[in-house]
Amino acid sequence: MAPPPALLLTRLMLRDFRSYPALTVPFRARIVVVSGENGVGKTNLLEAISLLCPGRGLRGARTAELGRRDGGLPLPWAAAGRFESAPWSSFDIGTGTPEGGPPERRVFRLDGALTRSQAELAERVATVWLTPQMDRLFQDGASDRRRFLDRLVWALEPHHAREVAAYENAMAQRNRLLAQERREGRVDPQWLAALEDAMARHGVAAAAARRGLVSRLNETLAGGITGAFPAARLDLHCAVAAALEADPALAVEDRLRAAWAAGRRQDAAAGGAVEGPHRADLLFTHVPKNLPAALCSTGEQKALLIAVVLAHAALIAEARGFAPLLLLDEVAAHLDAGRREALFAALAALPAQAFLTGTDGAIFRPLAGIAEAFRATPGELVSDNDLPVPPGH
Ligand SMILES: Nc1ncnc2c1ncn2[C@@H]1O[C@H](COP(=O)(O)OP(=O)(O)OP(=O)(O)O)[C@@H](O)[C@H]1O
Repeated sequence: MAPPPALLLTRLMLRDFRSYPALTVPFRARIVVVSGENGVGKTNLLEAISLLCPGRGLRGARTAELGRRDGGLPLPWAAAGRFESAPWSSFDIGTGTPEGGPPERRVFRLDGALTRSQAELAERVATVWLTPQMDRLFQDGASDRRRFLDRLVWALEPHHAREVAAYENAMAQRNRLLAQERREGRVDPQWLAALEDAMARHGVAAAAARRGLVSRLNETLAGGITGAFPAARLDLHCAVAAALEADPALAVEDRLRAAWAAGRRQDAAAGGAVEGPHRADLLFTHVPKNLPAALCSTGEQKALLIAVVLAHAALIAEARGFAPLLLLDEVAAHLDAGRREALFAALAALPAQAFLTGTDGAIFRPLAGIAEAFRATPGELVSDNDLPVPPGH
C-alpha cells in the first residue's frame, strides 16, 4: 500500500504571537530545523504551528496568554498557515483572537472564511509533538500519564474527551453526595444510583477507547516503525480495561454499578471512588532491557517517547489519510550520536513533515541536503546556510 501523503506547511505567518511581532516564513522542505539560543522563540514557533489545529496547543496555554506583551496587556494575535496535503490541493488555516474581541476567544478561518466546525479542520490538519515538559512523564503521577494517553486517544477519537469529562463530572457529583451523606446521614439513593450509572457508561467507554489505542500503538511499535530506537511496549494498568478483555461492555458496566453501590461507605471514608477508570495508569517498558521506563536513563526515556510519538503519528496517518506534522522540540539534544542518527533516519523515511528545534545547530549537520535550516533570533527566523537548503520538494 502506498504511504499516505504528508501534510506540508509551506508558509507560516504570525502577528503579535508571543515573542513575534510579525513573521512570514516559507518552508520548502519536509524536514525543517530551527536552532537558536535559549529564549529566542523556537518553542513559540512550534506552539503557533500546533495552534493551527483544533485543541489547546503544545503548551496547553490559554488563548489570552498568547498575545504579545509589549509592556502592557496582551495584544490581539494571529497565526496563519498555508498547507498542502497533496500537490494539487492547498488551503489556508488561520487562528487568533479577533480584533476588538475578548482576549480569551479564539476563532478559526479556513481559506479566509470563519469556521466553527472543528471537525472540518480536523479532517485536514493534525500535529503530534514532543516537548521537554514531557520528559517528566515517567516520574510524574499516574494522572499525567492518563492525560497523555487521553490526548493520544482524542487525536483519533474526538468524542473521547466528552466520555472522560462526563465520567469525571458524574464521579465528582457522587463524591459530593457521599460527603453530604456522611455529614447529614442520608441522601437520595436513586440520585446516587443515577450517577453511578453515568459513571459506568462513560467510564467503560473511556476505558475501552484507551485500551483500543494502547493495543494499536503496541502493534505499530512491534511492527518496527521506530527503526533503530529501542522497542517500547505500553501497558494500560486499569481493572476496567482488563475486564473488557474477557467480558462485553454491558456486563462490565453492570459489575461496576454493583461495586460502586456496594462500596459507598468505603468510598465516602476515602473521600472518593476507590476503584474505577480514573485510577488507570500507562506504563512504558524498554523492551530490550525489559525495564520500566522510570528506571531508564534520560536519553533512553527520550528514545521511548519518540518511538511512541512516531507510532502515534503513523496511526493518525492511517486513520486520516495524511501524515500529521511532527513538532519535535529539543528532542535531539538528549540523544547520543547513534540514536540521533536513528531519529534522523526514521524522519527521513516517514512521509510526515517534521519541525525540529535545538540550541546547537551543529547536531543537525547529518541532515544537510535533506533539511531546510533556520536560525531563530528574537522575533525573527533567518535561513541558516550551515545546513545547505535542499532543492524544492
Ligand atoms: N506573551 C508573550 N509576549 C512577549 N514575549 C513572550 C510572550 N510569551 C513568551 N514570550 C517570550 O518568548 C521567549 C520564550 O520563547 P521560547 O519558549 O520559544 O524559547 P526557546 O527558543 O524555545 O528557548 P529554550 O531554548 O530556552 O527552550 C521568552 O523570551 C519569553 O519572554
